[in-house]
Order: sequence, then C-alpha cells, then structure tokens
Amino acid sequence: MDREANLPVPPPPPSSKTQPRPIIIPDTTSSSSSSFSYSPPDFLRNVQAAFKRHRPLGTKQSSSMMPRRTLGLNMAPSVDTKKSEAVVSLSQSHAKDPIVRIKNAATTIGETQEDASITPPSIAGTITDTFDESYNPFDAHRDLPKPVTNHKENDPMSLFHLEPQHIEDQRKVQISTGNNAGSQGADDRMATGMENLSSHMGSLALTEMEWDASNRIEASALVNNDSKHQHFQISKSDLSLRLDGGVKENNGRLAKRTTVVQDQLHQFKNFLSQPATQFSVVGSTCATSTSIHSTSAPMLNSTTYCSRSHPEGSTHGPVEPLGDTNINLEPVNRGDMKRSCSSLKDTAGILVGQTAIAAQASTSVKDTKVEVKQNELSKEHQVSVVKESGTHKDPSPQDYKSMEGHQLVDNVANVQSQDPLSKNSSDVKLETSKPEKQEKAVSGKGVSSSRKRNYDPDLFFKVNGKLYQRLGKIGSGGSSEVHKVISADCTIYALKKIKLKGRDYATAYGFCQEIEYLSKLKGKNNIIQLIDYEVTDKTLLREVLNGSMNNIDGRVKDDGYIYMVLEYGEIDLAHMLSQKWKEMDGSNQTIDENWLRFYWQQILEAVNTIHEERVVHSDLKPANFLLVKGFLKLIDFGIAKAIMSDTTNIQRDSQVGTLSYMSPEAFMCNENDANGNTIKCGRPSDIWSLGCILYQMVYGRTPFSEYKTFWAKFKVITDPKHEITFEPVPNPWLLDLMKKCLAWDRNERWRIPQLLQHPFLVPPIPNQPSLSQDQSCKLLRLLIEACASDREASMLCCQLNQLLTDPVMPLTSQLPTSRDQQCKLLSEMSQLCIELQKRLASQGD
Ligand SMILES: Nc1ncnc2c1ncn2[C@@H]1O[C@H](COP(=O)(O)OP(=O)(O)OP(=O)(O)O)[C@@H](O)[C@H]1O
Repeated sequence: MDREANLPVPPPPPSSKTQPRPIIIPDTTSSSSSSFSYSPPDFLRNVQAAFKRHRPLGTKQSSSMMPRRTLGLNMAPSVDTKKSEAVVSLSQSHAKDPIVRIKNAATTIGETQEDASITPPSIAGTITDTFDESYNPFDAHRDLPKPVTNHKENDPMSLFHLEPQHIEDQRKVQISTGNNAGSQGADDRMATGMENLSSHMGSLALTEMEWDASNRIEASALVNNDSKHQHFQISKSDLSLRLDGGVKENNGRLAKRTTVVQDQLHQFKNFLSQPATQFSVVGSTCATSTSIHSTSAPMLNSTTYCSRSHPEGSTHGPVEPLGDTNINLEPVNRGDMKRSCSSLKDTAGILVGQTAIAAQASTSVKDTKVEVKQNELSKEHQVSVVKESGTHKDPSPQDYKSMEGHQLVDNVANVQSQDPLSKNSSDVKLETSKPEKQEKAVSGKGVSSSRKRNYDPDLFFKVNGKLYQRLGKIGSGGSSEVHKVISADCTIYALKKIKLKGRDYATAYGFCQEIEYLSKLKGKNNIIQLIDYEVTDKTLLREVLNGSMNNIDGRVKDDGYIYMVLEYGEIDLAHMLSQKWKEMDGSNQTIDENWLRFYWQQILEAVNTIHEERVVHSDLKPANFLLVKGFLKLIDFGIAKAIMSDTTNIQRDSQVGTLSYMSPEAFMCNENDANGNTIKCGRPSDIWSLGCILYQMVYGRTPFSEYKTFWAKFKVITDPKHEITFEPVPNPWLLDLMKKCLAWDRNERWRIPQLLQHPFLVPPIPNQPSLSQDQSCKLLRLLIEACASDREASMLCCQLNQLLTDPVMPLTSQLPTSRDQQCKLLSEMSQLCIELQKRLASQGD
C-alpha cells in the first residue's frame, strides 16, 4: 500500500534552499499539553488539517522544505500473507519443465507462514535429482534415460549413444573458447572443423544404425578436465571414446570408424589448439554431447550454465562482438554449418545472461536443498554440465567477483539438452529450468541490458558493486519492496528497494533519511542492521547526508532507486501475534503473561534505544518488529524523525504512521490545541503506538478496531473524551500498563524507562519490606490497607510508593538533579495523588 495513495498532496513547503542538518542537543523542554474539543467546524478543520501538514519547524525546520510525510491507511493489524517462506518454489517457464524447489535450510525457522514469492528456477538444465549441498552438476546426467545397450567400460565408443532417429537433424555442436584473440578466424576454422566432425558423427550414427538398428544409442562425448565423471579429455595424446553396444562383430567396423573420428578430432583439436576450448556435439538425445577443453584455457573456471537453442528459423538478437569468444553451434545439419557458426555468437551472448543464472543455481546449492520434480521423465532429457574445474564446487566469492568483473563469458561451460521427441527435430530443445524472466533477459532488450550490466537484473541485485541473488520477495511496504537475498559469502539478507521514480524530491529525501537513521543506529542490537546501501541518485544521497536540500522543486531521476541491504528477519511480530491467536482460537485461554513480558520488554528496549538517540519512529506497529535470531528488532525508519534542537517534540509536514496505531497528536500534528499551543509529535506519540501494540497483544485487536473507516477512527482517536474499552484481564498491572501508554494527554503517558520498571514487568514482591516497613511511606501504607478491596486504588498507592521509594528517572541518561527532572517527578507524584484522590472520592465510604 502506498502511503501516499489516498492522501491529498500537502501544500508546497516553505521555500528555502537549504535544510540544516538536524542538530541533536539535549532535551530541555517539553511541549505544551494539548486538549481541545470538536465542534463540527472544528472537526472539519481538523480533518482537513490531517491531510495537509505543514512544516513550520522551529529554527531548523522553518528554513527549508522538508520531506513529505505520508500516511499508511493500514487499519487492521498488519498481517501480510505474502511474506517469504523458506521454500522458494521455482516455477518453470515451460509447462513440461520440472519444478525445482529450492529450500533454504538456513532460513527455515519461523518462516512457515510466509508465502514465498517465486524465484525462477535456474538450475542448469533439467535436473531430475533431489540434491543437497553435495549436489554436483556433473552428476546431472546420472538420471538420464539409460541407454538400452550395455556400456563397455573400456570400449572407446561407449560414450556414443546414437539415437537412430533424428540423428541427422538433431545434432548440435557447441564450441566455446576462452580466448577472444582471433575469434572471427576461429569461427571460420571451427565451422570447418565442426563440419568435418559433424560429418563423421553422422557417419558414425549411420554405422551405429547399421550395427544395431533397434538399439537406442546415445552419443555422448564429454571432454573435460573432470575425470570423476564420464568425461574424457582430449589433449594431445588423450582421447578416449567409448562405445555402447555389445555386438562384437561390429566392433571392427566401428573401431575403424572411431579411428577416423579420432583422427578428425585430433585434427580439429589441433585446429583449436589455441585456447579455444569447449565444444559439444548434441546428437539425437540429450546426452549426446561432446565437450572439449583445451588445457590451455586458464580463463575457464567453473561456471556452469544451461545453453539454449533457438527454434529453427528463429531470429536471434543482435550479435555483439564477443570479447571472449564463446561459440555455440546451433543444431547442425550437414552443410549448414555456416548458419550454425553465426548462431554461436548469439548463443555466446546468451551465455552472458545465463552464466549469471547458472551461478544462481549453483550458488543456491550451497545453502539450499533442492527438490526437483520432473515431468515426463522419459521425454525430458538431461543437461550435461561441463565444468572446467575437476570437481563441482559452489560458486565462490571469486565467481561472483568474476561476474562482477565482467568475465562472465570466460566462465561459461556448456550444457545442452535435447528432446528427442521434439516436433521440430532441429529445434534442440533445452529443458532449462529458466523462467520467462530469464528468457526475457536473453532476448531483445533483456539481452542488451544484461550484457550491459553483466548480470541478470531479474535474478540479482547489485549494491555498491556487490551482487546479491534474489531468493524471493518477502513483502512490500507502502513505498518499497523487500526481497530475501543471498550474498556472495552465502549470507541471507533482506534487500529493501525503494523506487523513487515519480516521487518529488522531498518525499525521496524522506525515504533516503532512513539510511541516515539506520547508520546512526548501527551497532545497536535491537535495531535492524544496515549492511550496505546504494542510492542511485547520488545528489539526493549527498544532500541527505549533508542535511541540505537544494532541489526543492525537482523530481528524482526517472530510474532512481534506494537499495538497502539489511539484516534478515525471520518473522515479524504481526505474524507472530496472528499465529499466537490462531493457536488460542476457540480456547478460553488468555495470553500467556510471560510470553507477553518477554516480547514487551524487548519492544520497549528497542524503542528506548532510538529514543535515547533522539529519534522518533512514528510508525510503530507489530509489522515493524522483526524476530532476528529469537529477538525482536525494530525496522522501517522510513518516516522516522530526529528530535531537533531545543524541543523533545517534532513537527511534521504531514501525518505519519499507520492509522490503527496513530496517536491523537499524530492526527493533529502542527495544529493548535485549545490553548493555542502547537500540537507536536514526539516520543509520547511512539508510546501511544506501543500502547496500541500492547493492547493488541493482550486482546488480539487494536483499541479502535471497531471503527472501520478513516473518518470514524480519526474522530474517535482525536476525541479526548473518548474512553477506550479495556476488558478485564487477570493481572491488574497489565491493565494499568496499557492505560499508562494510552493516556490521551501525551504528557500523562509514561516514558520508556518508567515503563521498563512498571510493576507488570517488575512485579512487586509480596510483603516487600518497602511496602510494609520503614522504607515505605506510612501514609501510603495506611491508604493501601484502607483500600485493599479497591484494586485500582491499591495500584495507584503502589505506584506512588514506588515513585517515592525508588523513582525511575523519566530519562535515565539525565541526572535527577536537574530542575526539569525534579519537576517531572513531582508532576508524576501529584498526578498519581490526584488520581488516587479521585478514585477514593468516587468510591464514597
Ligand atoms: N530486514 C528485514 N528482514 C525481513 N523482512 C523484512 C525486513 N525489512 C522489511 N521486511 C519485511 O518487509 C515489509 C516491508 O518493509 P518495510 O516496513 O521496511 O517497508 P515500508 O515500505 O517502509 O513499509 P511500511 O508500509 O510498513 O511503512 C515488512 O513488514 C517486513 O515484513
């Protein structure tokens, strides 16, 4: 929900060229109390005022335009059902594609209720296995349909399994080189070489057909440095070809053929003796592939990818000169090598995009469990993954770096897959597990943008030059999208992306200030930690950091974004609460008080942290407390504000917060109260929101939930005479606590240090000496005894007693010796006395 969506645009702020940086100085004054009533015209005026908040702003604020504040019309407890879950379901772009699910083992805790958004699959090819950390893409071919014939381990031809059908038209040759030198020449030479090779493969196929027409034979020659698998390496003296089949009498003939092929391959290899390194021949089945690595290709280093073939006759995107030549020959018909060669270039372009995808797939392997569902296994065919390195390893930080260092092309290895039953046999179908998004990325605009960026923006975010792979969308707020991401060092983070497009500068400025606050709160363990950030509009960031704003009337550059890499939270309090209430549903249980204490204390401490830093959050609600490793942390400082200059309160240029948790003064910010004092928002406004949260924790709903519309809420919250309903709870201290937070008059609300000492959290020990003996005030003791039957009066006495015997300074950081503190203490005492007096009076005798 966009916070601005339903609000009129506030009037233009006072024109000034600069906004002084907030100066944070000791809190010395408090604002005046406000009380007012509504006659109809007043009410309308206030309604109107609620929509247009100015920023007259004391010394600091008046001189400049300030970020516009916006209102979140979130009236119900915020429960976002579209949160991420640990299982990231990877859908396929093709109906027949297997469904790959990547489950991140590291992040399963507490995520069960979150619906994952889908991260497109990017496992190279059709992986039919369930794999875990030990997954090795080289093993992908393990589940290929087994050839009918028996392999003979040492038979040089046993790697060739030729499908008699389609043999001609489904052949595919892929060549990758790791050297850009003379790539054009290499193209031509390769074209010739491949034609020869292709021809011999065809001959071989025919031979095989003659030899055993009924056999389903696959040709597969994988040449790789990896000896762990059935790859063979073609080096100067090493070429091994293995033959499937058990008909000995044919061996002679086949061996002859093999020799010819070997010769050709040698020639071809010599021809490719430079760093030109990989090629694949795809025969009639997906397993039919040959890859050759030159040992002299130092640049090739372990990236796997899934190549894509193009439908026959398809037009390919513009071919960019290949910096580092990776050539992929399209499905080759004899005599059609020229066309194929040109395709190589296209494919190489594709590789750029796909390398990133492959990196994603293999990165995911490290932290994830991958479930692979396969559809129509018999029809789907595997990929063969060729890696330069001998053994599979997950992408290392170097891999990311290499992507970042524009070496993607160098890192490409080949994967081909082919459906032997494809209607168009020349359409060597790749059962890549890539989503449509990726397809987009490899065609047209996508290609050019991914080439330009050297990573697929649909799959990765780049923040300050570092890549973060998307794992799914966690949620979206009023102004942002938040994604779960994984970094190069395999740490899970949340990445908040705020789109600035279309925003006026002041609003963008406000969003950008979140960075400022989070930076200020770095190292505070109950505040979500900002790991890194990037603001694409550098001027904006500079101005925020300098506390100035020159571009008053300007708009943000069209493609402006703010990226924030944040510590990852497993679940937010809103979800925790809804779970809790679901568990209790139907039973007559009340909320577990210890559970309540445990989290309430953490909530208080988190807010205390920012209040001590003189920051007011302004949008406190359950959804903004995240559970990180078992502890609640505060998030979303998008509308937070520093307490400025000589006031404990702040004024805003428009309303802030989410309706259900908004304080009366937040609705009326900057208006005048009945006494003519300007209504300001400060820490007490946050305390009200905390009261709403506590109320929700206790009763399962917010205090004004029965008022459904904005106007109804506005009216009732801003009415000082309105009495909030508190249903009975077993512990009277709890009731008292809620009341302390939800006092309409903001000056009556307790501050956090007091709340942390409230008897609900720190229950008085029965028969405490302080109450019964010399430490306690005798008068109070008498009073307590006298009104033992009146719980509320007793509580007031206890509070008064506590204040007298163990006063908690409203601001712990300040000495009680200050006049201000002394006055505050006395004011609290007198308030308690007045309340007690009222209470006793109302009870009569
Ligand atoms: N660090 C994080 N870890 C996990 N989830 C997060 C994180 N930050 C935000 N989220 C999720 O994304 C949602 C939106 O984030 P956030 O509240 O920061 O955005 P916003 O645009 O300011 O939203 P709002 O409308 O609440 O102001 C949160 O409610 C939370 O569920």
